[in-house]
Amino acid sequence: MRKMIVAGNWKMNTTLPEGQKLAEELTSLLSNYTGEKDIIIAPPFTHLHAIGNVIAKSPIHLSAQNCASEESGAYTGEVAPSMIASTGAQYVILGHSERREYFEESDEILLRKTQLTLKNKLKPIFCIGEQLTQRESEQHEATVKKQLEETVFKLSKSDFQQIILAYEPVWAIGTGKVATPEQAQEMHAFIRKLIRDKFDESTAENMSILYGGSCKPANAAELFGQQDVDGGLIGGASLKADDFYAIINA
Ligand SMILES: O=C(CO)COP(=O)(O)O
Repeated sequence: MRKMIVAGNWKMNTTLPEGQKLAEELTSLLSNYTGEKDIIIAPPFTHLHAIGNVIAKSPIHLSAQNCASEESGAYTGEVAPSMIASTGAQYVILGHSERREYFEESDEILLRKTQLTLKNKLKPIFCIGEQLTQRESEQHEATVKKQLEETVFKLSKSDFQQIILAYEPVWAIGTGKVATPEQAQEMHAFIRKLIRDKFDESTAENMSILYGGSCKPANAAELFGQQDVDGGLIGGASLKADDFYAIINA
């Protein structure tokens, strides 16, 4: 059975004290959590170690938002997967549309980061999704297919089975314009079919595919209720403990 997962991508928000406070609030809300969903938060790099301590006895797991494409050495300002792993984090978000767009991360770089992440026993949360113009010109399926083929479909089956996928239509990120549950379901089912065709039935059935883009307490239950939607990657609403908690319980 595949896992339901709710992951909070804090992006470039919160100072360290603010982040610690948010993690404390969340830990306290989740003190009696008995739900089935895996819960992940992805604070900025600078907060990972300290927040790891805050959530140590909670059901919350820790993720980074990015990593370097090299193991170590003269790469000023970069953070290696081994460093992330040493903070106690277990996941790394890769391929987010903001990284692809603003930092020009190519599929080639993303595949490299994915492989290094896996080598360091971290799980990639790998993002894919089309832009508005691509959806309007009916290229959304072709776009997502190509993103998969150029990156994680090049992994071995056993490596691919370690990842989590997140479908994030770029037009829904931070815009308040959420995909309808039908649009999300259609794309998630399409992605699962591609996995089935590339690998096999059980790999497809066991893959958690998260939805991301303007997911809020008000729309989470309906999105998560779709057959092929296995939880969410939450941006803005993960910065408020109450909202994130409500999404976890959706
Ligand atoms: O990009 C996202 C998560 O990675 C989604 O962001 P919002 O939830 O703010 O739209």
